[in-house]
Amino acid sequence: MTTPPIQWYPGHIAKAEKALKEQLKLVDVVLEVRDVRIPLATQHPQVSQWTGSKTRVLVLNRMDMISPQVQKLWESWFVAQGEVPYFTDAQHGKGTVAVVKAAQAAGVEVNKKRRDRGMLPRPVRAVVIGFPNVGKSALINRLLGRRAVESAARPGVTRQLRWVKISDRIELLDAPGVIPAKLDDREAAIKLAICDDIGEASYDNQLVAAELVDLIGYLQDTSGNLLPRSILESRYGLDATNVTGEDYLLTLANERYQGDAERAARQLLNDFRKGNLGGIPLELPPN
Ligand SMILES: Nc1nc2c(ncn2[C@@H]2O[C@H](COP(=O)(O)OP(=O)(O)OP(=O)(O)O)[C@@H](O)[C@H]2O)c(=O)[nH]1
Repeated sequence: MTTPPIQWYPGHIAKAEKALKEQLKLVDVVLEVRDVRIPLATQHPQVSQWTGSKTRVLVLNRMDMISPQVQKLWESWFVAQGEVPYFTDAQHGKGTVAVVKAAQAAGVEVNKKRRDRGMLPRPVRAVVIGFPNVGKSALINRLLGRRAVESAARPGVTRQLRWVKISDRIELLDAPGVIPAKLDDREAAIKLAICDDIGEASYDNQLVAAELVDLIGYLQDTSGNLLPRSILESRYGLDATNVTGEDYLLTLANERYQGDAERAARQLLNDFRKGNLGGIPLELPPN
């Protein structure tokens, strides 16, 4: 039996799920953030069950890390699935106004129901959730901007949760809800590790970097052509055609890092994560 590529520290999943479910109980609207380089691998199969009938706003973050063509493909695909995706670059504050508007629109419905029950209107309550490192905190900071005002603390079950006002119409939980990664799907787990969207899990850098090289060979660009491995050649000066990811990593280690495969792996992963290899999506919409 092969060792699983990614391992969680014991107890992590149950703890993260419990905290997330407590946060979800308190809100009307859920802003679910995914990494646009891997919108499917950063989807948790149970999120829709956990959010129930609450409004979910789907945010695909890191739009600066894919091309506009790929963004269009994803947009059409999600719309065909009946979902409206909101693309953001939380690092630079792009696309966030539309996210606020979508959350506010949900508030109209919430207050209509309250009025029907003879209750006074109140600001809609929202929480930002998503896998580790997808940009939840950056999004929260962007949503708050300079208008951040602390409002009343309401007790959560395990700790005091603070609410901050985005506008007169929306309050946001100041702590994002972390979705524990599903790791039973090996391919998704590898992509999460490549993008560093994996939180406290441990993984083998060399295995993950070798998979990245292989993946770059398999991926198709928007016109159906394979993504050229020349992306790697232009970065490292080493021909990547007709070699396995593992062999490429070893060659890179020998040529550049005195045979240190761990350093070569870290370099490759860092370059991908920083966008030094260009805007490479690791997933495209399924046909
Ligand atoms: N290029 C780019 N970087 C981003 C974007 N959003 C966030 N980042 C960066 O990604 C890293 C992680 O962002 P965070 O906002 O801390 O992510 P998080 O989901 O809150 O992470 P956890 O606290 O680990 O769950 C930070 O270095 C951010 O600056 C984006 O849209 N584009």
